[in-house]
Amino acid sequence: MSDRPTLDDIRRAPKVLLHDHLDGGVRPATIVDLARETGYGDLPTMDADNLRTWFTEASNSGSLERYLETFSHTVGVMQSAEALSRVAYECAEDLAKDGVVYAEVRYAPEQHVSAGLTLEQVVEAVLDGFARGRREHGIRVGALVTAMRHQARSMEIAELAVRYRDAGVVGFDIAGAEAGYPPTRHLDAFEYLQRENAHFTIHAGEGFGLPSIWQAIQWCGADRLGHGVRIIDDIEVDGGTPRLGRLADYVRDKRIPLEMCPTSNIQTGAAKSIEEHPIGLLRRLSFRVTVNTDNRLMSGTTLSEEFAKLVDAFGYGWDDLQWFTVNAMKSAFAPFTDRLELINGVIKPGFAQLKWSGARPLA
Ligand SMILES: O=c1[nH]cnc2c1ncn2[C@@H]1O[C@H](CO)[C@@H](O)[C@H]1O
Ligand SMILES: [Zn+2]
Repeated sequence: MSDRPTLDDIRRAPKVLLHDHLDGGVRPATIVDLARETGYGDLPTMDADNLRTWFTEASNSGSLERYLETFSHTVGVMQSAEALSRVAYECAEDLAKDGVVYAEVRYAPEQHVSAGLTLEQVVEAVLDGFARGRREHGIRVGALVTAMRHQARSMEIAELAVRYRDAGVVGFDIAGAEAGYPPTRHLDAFEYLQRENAHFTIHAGEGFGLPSIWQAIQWCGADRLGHGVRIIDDIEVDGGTPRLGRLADYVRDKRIPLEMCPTSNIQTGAAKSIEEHPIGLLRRLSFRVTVNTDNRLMSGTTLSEEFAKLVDAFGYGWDDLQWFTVNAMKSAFAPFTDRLELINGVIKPGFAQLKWSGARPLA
């Protein structure tokens, strides 16, 4: 059996993606097209290839705040229903071509109303694009609506999540600069969602450390953590057996899913390199780790490429990749029966086939 998956093999594996930003994965050619159509004049270049390079280079600053600056260009061209539907459809298509079978894709509706759309029109346009993606490519994409943590619209966005929960919005999130904007700033929104039995994840432990993770879980009641890499600060690794502090213990005991995004973390300075990324230790300690892309455009990546980098850095084999994938499916906000159906009917058989098709005859 071949136990060193290649990038090509990984592309064929049925994968699950929980943390991917719609405005962080727009095709460069589409950004140029939309800029022309809408008269958006601020792009650094109108050449799609150069634009692709510009985004990845501009995102390598080592600071989350600087990393977030490039989003003004993608958000800038996503201000009409047509543009939003197109970007959502292309996102579903690109993920399907990468072998993703289930995805949760997030974006902040409040950032797409500057040309006059209502929040509802924004949500409906994106759902239309995802629905077309499912019809044409079979991929299931649920939307997560994000509130920007430095703004004050989280309650409205939480209400939007509840209003559209049966139409394809599977949950809620907060994103944006983390330092100075703790999760508790939006406590009313999280308490409302809990009363409504709704699901949410919180970007925490990326640009700021343990207090942010602690608030996200113990004050706000997050179902999952966006990134959560800094939970490593509560694990002592000097010498022999790693020692977990109370928060790290809690996260592991409660099986709180960590939506890890290795390449993005290196760009924002949350991790030094893939080899030193906390995912290696957290996987060994059996935290509920999942692997994600965050922003495919800014990070110049795909889910398969994130996995391939981890294979190179940590020597992971098919069993590890399947473990990450099943973790992700278990942690999804889709209904339990859908999750089971995908794990037993799609993921396990798909990985089994790949494991065995790599089998070589004994010499
Ligand atoms: O890694 C991240 N950390 C925090 N915020 C982010 C990250 N990636 C993207 N966004 C923010 O989320 C908004 C909605 O999708 C984006 O516009 C960006 O500002
Ligand atoms: Zn993110």
